Amino acid sequence: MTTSNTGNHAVDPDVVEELARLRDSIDNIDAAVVHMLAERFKCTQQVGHLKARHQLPPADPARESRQIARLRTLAENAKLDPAFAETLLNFIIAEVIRHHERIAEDTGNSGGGADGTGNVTDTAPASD
Ligand SMILES: O=C(O)C(=O)C[C@]1(C(=O)O)C=C[C@@H](O)C=C1
Repeated sequence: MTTSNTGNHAVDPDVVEELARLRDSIDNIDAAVVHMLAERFKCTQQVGHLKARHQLPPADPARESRQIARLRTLAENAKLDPAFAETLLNFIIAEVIRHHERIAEDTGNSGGGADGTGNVTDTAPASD
């Protein structure tokens, strides 16, 4: 459903047109973000299976630190708030780790410590 949010006054048609043009671009960008995220999750699903097969921990904090440092620099160069970029990446990675943990559970490998890093001693499952 479309709703108009113009209040009670008539809006200049040029403004309506410019708003529509900008919203078209926003819709395209949102679609690209969704498609890129879907591709990223396809990759991370494969990483999750690889890690589960080889008893690797779901999370890799050292890798995450490198990703965050890199993304913050990219964000700064792109004039995007680096703190926002970091929060977004952490949000995505938290979801990936949840998927990895689920895959490990389903594969019969709980993958190490409760924080998913494998830093806590845990008994490795006897898979073979
Ligand atoms: O690179 C990995 O090891 C992954 O599991 C992928 C990924 C990511 O989403 O980028 C997720 C979890 C890890 O802690 C680090 C990175």
